[in-house]
Amino acid sequence: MAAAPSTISSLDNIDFQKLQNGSDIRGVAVAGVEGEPVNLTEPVAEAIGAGFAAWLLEKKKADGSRRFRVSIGHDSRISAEKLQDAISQGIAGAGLDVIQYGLASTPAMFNSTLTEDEAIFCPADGSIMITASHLPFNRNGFKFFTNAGGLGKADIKDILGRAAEFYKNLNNRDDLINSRGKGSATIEKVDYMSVYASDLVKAVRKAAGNKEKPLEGFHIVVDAGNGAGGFFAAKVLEPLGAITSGSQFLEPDGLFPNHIPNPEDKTAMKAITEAVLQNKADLGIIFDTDVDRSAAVDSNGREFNRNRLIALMSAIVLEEHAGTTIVTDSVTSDGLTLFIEKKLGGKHHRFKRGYKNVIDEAIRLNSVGEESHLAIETSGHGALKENHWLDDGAYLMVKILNKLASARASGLGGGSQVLTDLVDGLQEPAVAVELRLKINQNHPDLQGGPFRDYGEAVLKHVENLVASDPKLLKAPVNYEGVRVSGFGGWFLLRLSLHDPVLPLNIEAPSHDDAIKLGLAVLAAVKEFPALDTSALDKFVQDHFEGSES
Ligand SMILES: O=P(O)(O)OC[C@H]1O[C@H](O)[C@H](O)[C@@H](O)[C@@H]1O
Repeated sequence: MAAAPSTISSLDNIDFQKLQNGSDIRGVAVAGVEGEPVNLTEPVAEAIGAGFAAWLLEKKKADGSRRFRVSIGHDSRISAEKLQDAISQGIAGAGLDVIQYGLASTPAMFNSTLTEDEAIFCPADGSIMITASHLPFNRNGFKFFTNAGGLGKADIKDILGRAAEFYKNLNNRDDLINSRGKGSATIEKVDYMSVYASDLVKAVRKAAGNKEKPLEGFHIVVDAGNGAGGFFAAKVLEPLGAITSGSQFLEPDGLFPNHIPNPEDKTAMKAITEAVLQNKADLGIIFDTDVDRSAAVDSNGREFNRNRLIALMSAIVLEEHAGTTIVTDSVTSDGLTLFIEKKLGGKHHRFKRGYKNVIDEAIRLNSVGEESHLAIETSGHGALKENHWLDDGAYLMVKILNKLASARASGLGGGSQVLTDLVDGLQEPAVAVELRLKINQNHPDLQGGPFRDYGEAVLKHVENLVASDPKLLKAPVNYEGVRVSGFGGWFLLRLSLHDPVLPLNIEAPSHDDAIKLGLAVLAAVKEFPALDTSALDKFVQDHFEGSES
């Protein structure tokens, strides 16, 4: 495939390190949104491709038997194809073969580094997913994989450093064009999603004792939010015998005209819940844009997301592996711990926020002799040991489908009742909120220092004040921020993984108790003028106004 030189725009000055977002790369790829200049141009993507190729060649020593190959896929964003072509050029320019999958899911990309099938050029030595998850339409980004899993922060920094060098050496458009087409690397196209989907189908059939259509008679609606998850209805559920009528927003549309594809979004959850109820379906399934996150809804419209999804997955995994440790993110509820430890007989290891953090922690626990089979976040990210610790929203749903199928096989009716029964006994708080308190980075109180230092100082101060308040109790074991019990509930104040923000989670048995916790935080942070507490002020205020009326 020849490059199209006309796609090259001028080489703007770009701060490559600013494109790092934890273990991903993210930027603005589409012009037109005020205050959001484009920094993910095609030359930048090409440079990142070259950076990844150089990183891969150095880290994964080639054995000389064949050229390295990199698979590339994307979600439904409108900038996807031009970025796919540009990053492909960067990789092919470095002499590596490229296999383009087109519309794909993030877990499928990782999977392509594990699949063994030369006919479709697998396994890939490296893989790239072009996505910005649930972010607005003008953003885009890259996630990278090898067969060892997703790349971490240090690797991304390294790749961006190499990309910046490559970019700097391109003095003009001609250099960029001349850098292309060297060597005999190829760019091929493969329909890998069909392979990945058929693996999911096989997994359900196998769990159902090799039954061809173990979901026959079930009505399951899918909401893909116009992201990349639409394949799940036609390529997974229907071959397994399920009826999928009433499924919605399956066609890819990078402007996301219906709702944000994000199981954490209330409007999105309302959309799938209504679809289940209107269609009298047994189950609803919803994915985020790139299908590494998911949630479900039972036939009564009860959501399996956040703590309820973790409870359900824990129940399924603990039936298979009694006593195992469930690793979760930090914002999980006290009720979830009780459920996992008292009802299910497992161990709850509440770790940090961030899907890569929980997965890496579960892998670490296994390496030091503590058995863990599930790492899962309230955000809907989840990975199982049996599935190579692949962070895969579709595979989480496969585990749920297995449960439905086996209930049917053993003669139990009642649609999704078997799932609802599994989370019976999970205590849920009357109030659960997340308020995001921004740190104003230009405020003189930061004295020009980094916002992280300021955030850490706030957390230390809150921790000290809590120690002197008899009504509050600091969590004895905690890995992130300050988690405090009091008034029958708890709060967690921590630094965001990415933003100059201190997210505050509060859960309590009543509004009054939640307000008491909120007021305790407000009192503790009042000496930090660069912290914007307006979200918390409003939460407290709304309550007082509500109780006056
Ligand atoms: O720290 P926060 O700003 O709340 O963001 C935390 C979240 O960031 C991203 O969305 C990651 O994909 C999640 O795994 C993580 O939980």
